Amino acid sequence: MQELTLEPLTAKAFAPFGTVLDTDLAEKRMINEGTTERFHALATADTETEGGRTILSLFRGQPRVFPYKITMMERHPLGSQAFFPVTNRAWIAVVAEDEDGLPGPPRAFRVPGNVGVQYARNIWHHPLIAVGEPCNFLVMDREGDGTNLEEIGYPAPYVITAP
Ligand SMILES: NC(=O)N[C@@H](O)C(=O)O
Ligand code: NI
Repeated sequence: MQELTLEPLTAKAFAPFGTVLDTDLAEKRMINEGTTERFHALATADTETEGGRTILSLFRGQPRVFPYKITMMERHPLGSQAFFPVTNRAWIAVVAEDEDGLPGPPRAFRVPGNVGVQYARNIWHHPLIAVGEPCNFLVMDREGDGTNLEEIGYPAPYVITAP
């Protein structure tokens, strides 16, 4: 079993997999007569393949138990999927490059509790990994016809020893 090292999340490191949703990186607009900061367009949803539409949901993730084994990955061929934490708790995003239709070795990123990510359409990722306590996330992804979930198991598990 190969141990995964938690990498710090940067927009550059995550670029092959999607977008980092970070207010510090966003265009900030003062609106509502200066009473509100608008962190504009953190991400653009990609959900219209095969007539899909964008929805916003709330996920309440139960904390994973560590050491945590990464035994599978999934991807959504028809749409992107964005997670933004509502509970200000650091969490973990695990992604992988595609290798001839299968997930390559995973990369695990430590995500601050006030930062989100959007997995681009058809990007291998692990389902939500909440840490420490039940955590709420706003999730923007696709609703529509067609098969938008592909899951593949790894021949041998990887492990994240500690968050
Ligand atoms: N199943 C579901 O809606 N969630 C997963 O896609 C996930 O990435 O957590
Ligand atoms: Ni997913």
